[in-house]
Amino acid sequence: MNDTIRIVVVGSGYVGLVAAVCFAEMGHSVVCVDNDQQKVDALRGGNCLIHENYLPELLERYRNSRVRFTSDLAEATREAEAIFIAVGTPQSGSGIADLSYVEAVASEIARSLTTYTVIVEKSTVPVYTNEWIRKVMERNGVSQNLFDIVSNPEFLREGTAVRDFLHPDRIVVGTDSERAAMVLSKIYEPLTDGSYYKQPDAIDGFCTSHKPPPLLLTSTKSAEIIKHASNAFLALKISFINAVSNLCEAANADVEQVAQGMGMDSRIGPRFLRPGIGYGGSCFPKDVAAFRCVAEQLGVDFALLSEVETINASQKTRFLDKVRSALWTLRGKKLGVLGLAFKGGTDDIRESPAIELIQMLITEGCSIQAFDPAAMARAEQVLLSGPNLQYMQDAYEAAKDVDALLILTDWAEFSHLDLQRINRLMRYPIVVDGRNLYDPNLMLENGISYFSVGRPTKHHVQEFATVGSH
Ligand SMILES: NC(=O)C1=CN([C@@H]2O[C@H](COP(=O)(O)OP(=O)(O)OC[C@H]3O[C@@H](n4cnc5c(N)ncnc54)[C@H](O)[C@@H]3O)[C@@H](O)[C@H]2O)C=CC1
Ligand SMILES: O=C(O)[C@H]1O[C@H](OP(=O)(O)OP(=O)(O)OC[C@H]2O[C@@H](n3ccc(=O)[nH]c3=O)[C@H](O)[C@@H]2O)[C@H](O)[C@@H](O)[C@@H]1O
Repeated sequence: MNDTIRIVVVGSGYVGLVAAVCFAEMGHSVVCVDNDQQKVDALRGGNCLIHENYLPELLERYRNSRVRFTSDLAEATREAEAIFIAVGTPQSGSGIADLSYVEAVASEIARSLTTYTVIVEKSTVPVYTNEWIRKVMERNGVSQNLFDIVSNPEFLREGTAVRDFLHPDRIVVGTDSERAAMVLSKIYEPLTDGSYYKQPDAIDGFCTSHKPPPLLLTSTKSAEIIKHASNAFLALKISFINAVSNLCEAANADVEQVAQGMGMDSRIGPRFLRPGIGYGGSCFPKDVAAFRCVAEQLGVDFALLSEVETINASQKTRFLDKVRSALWTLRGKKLGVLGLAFKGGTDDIRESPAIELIQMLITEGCSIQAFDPAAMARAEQVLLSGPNLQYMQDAYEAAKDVDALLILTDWAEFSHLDLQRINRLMRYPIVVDGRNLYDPNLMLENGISYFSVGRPTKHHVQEFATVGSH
């Protein structure tokens, strides 16, 4: 039987909420704190507010037992053995991470600490943040032996967040204190000793061959850098394959074959080599920018990161050019758009390339019929519906009477549409796919002129000639 630790998680956004219910699932007693009272009320009522597999079930299982929601951080702090700070660290104008939310939480913790507590950075923060938190504690008169600071970065992905949290590739614990390392080891023990996976109702625990994740102990600063470097490296991989896809287009080669061939090398690996319209989301863009700023501040030339950002931005304009060249001109065109979320499986539209492209297309004079399986409610708060933008009930309604259909998010359900039906519904059977969800030959067989990313153009040349007579 593993020890139960009293944990406080500050922030009930994607990471905070997932961490809270997963810690409960691991047997701990959790208080989840948010200063947004509406969120706290919704969570208490069992409404988890975000689209995430397993989250509703876990929230329902624990919200009246092992997880409590409150807006009172001071009261929660007094009971805690470990406090995980999981508030936002957004990008400020210059690219630097805005740490004001972290600072506000640290100050509030400092005013309430009465017994030894481990303060854990779960938010993604720049190197040296641990030292700033320590300074906040000291300035508020907190004795050094009342706290330790740990960096325990989170590597979950939206859409698979619960599974990622409970089945991580590794758990990184960065601290310069043995006592704090011991507390973190106890917290993660159900995963690292494999006992969680043997429970009959464990999430994806059926896989008996599952190897428990290693816990990597590092210095605090190394752990802070591990998180930024990991996200930047993944973004680099995406920008790299996007640059290769441009080269493939120029050479009339197939980037899917190239990525497959590269990915078979175990040193490269197949993941994060999907070309498209550029990475988005609340993390890669801001974390690459923040890491670039960290390098600048430390006097290190890391121009590679700027290049990753440049390629990413140009991938969207290249896609816009692709739509333009498929349609000749854009003004007055009616376009169907499949996907608003920054990737499939989530309702998150933060820094979504799909949203940016829709804005660009509306500026160019297009009108849009958009559909997303989960992100429409959030999108409507940013892009108001009006004469240039309508939200539709499903993919087929979005395709009705349009000059072209654009695929902007890699939702699984967009990859097996009834193509005959789509063809009949559209004014012109043109699909511009920013996610390479289809085999070009299948589109050809269904009479659709198909444009995708980094693949040979022979598949649409013949069809294009017949478009006008459709
Ligand atoms: N979203 C993701 O997939 C991942 C995010 N991260 C990192 O985790 C951190 C949090 O990200 P998200 O969960 O996406 O952010 P979020 O914006 O969804 O949630 C942050 C929450 O903190 C609350 N909050 C802000 N100030 C507070 C305060 N003083 N007291 C109590 N609550 C407060 C907000 O009301 C909000 O509910 C960021 O640093 C992010 O880079 C890391 C891994 C994955
Ligand atoms: O720090 C974070 O917040 C998280 O950021 C990413 O997770 P997430 O943003 O949820 O989503 P990803 O699956 O990484 O996708 C990010 C973006 O890259 C795009 N992408 C991803 C993979 C790929 O091969 N090609 C590609 O264009 C996606 O469409 C999406 O726009 C990382 O994968 C997580 O490990 C990390 O914890």
